[in-house]
Amino acid sequence: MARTTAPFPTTRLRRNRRSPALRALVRETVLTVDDLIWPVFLMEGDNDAYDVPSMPGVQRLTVDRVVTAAKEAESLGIPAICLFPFIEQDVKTEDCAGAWDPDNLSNRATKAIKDAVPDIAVMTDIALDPYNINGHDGFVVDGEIVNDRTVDALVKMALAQAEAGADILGPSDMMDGRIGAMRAALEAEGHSHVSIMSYSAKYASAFYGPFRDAVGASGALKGDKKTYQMDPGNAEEALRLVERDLMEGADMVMVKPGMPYLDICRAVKDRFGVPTYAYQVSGEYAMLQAAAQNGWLDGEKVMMESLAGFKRAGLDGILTYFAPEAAKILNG
Ligand SMILES: NCc1[nH]cc(CCC(=O)O)c1CC(=O)O
Repeated sequence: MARTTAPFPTTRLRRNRRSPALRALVRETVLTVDDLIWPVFLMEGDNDAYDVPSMPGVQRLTVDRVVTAAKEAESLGIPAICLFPFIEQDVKTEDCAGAWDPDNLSNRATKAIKDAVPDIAVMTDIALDPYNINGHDGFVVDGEIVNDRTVDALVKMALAQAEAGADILGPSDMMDGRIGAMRAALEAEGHSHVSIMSYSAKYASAFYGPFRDAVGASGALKGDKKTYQMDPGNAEEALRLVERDLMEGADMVMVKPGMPYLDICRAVKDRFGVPTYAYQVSGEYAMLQAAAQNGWLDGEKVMMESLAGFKRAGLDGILTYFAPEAAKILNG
């Protein structure tokens, strides 16, 4: 693109910033409710909710309450809701069998939402960590997180979620080969219409701390996830992972976390031009909320500015715990 900026004072770039009307005319990117995916936490029980202490404003919800939340999301125009189950420590196992149980909490919530609010898209999470006594996304054998056996289990999990009615499957496990294995199984089992949004470039990040509290994985996790999640120093590798997942059948790709990795978001979108999303993760949410609660930042303004940043970076959408609050503001 040729840049034609004449010297001062012929060009005064402030001219276009002079009024709200002029700023609106020249704005390059805008956030809309269509860009929002709302992650929610599930728990067992009836008509109950539990405040997640490290995520002010976020609650774990029982299935009936999540149906109400989905109705609210739909009425706000939010296109998708993403489910994460909280599993009690004493029902976690080493074989993670709960993960592919057709009647597990996540699958029951998917069915209930699709029955009551069929038009909202339901996204699910594929990884073993909520069910794993070791807190890892894969099976642990002799201290190692094994890949191929984990992929077999993730495929079973994917099929159970597709059967329950999930619209978008979100593999967040970072095992190798899982997208191709899931895509083949979905095709073979009559779920060819189900989308996969791969957590392709998922970094081994300290920003996931509050999420692990929310799903009850903090106490369970032994060690860290560095042998499968990405090293924060790497960018080229992110592009290789995205390319690999697209070749294996991912319909959409994700970068995670969001704000510290906007360079990766931009690079992925520029290189591949496919539907690309970021996850503004629990720690990003927690730090903005904590500063707002202390009166150190204007919570509403930093929320909207942080979300606008994802659009400017080229993204098609954002998974954010702010979704309902942001939607209310966007809807005026
Ligand atoms: N597979 C688990 C998973 N899926 C989404 C998140 C993090 C989301 C957040 O922090 O908001 C994590 C945590 C992790 O990898 O430990």
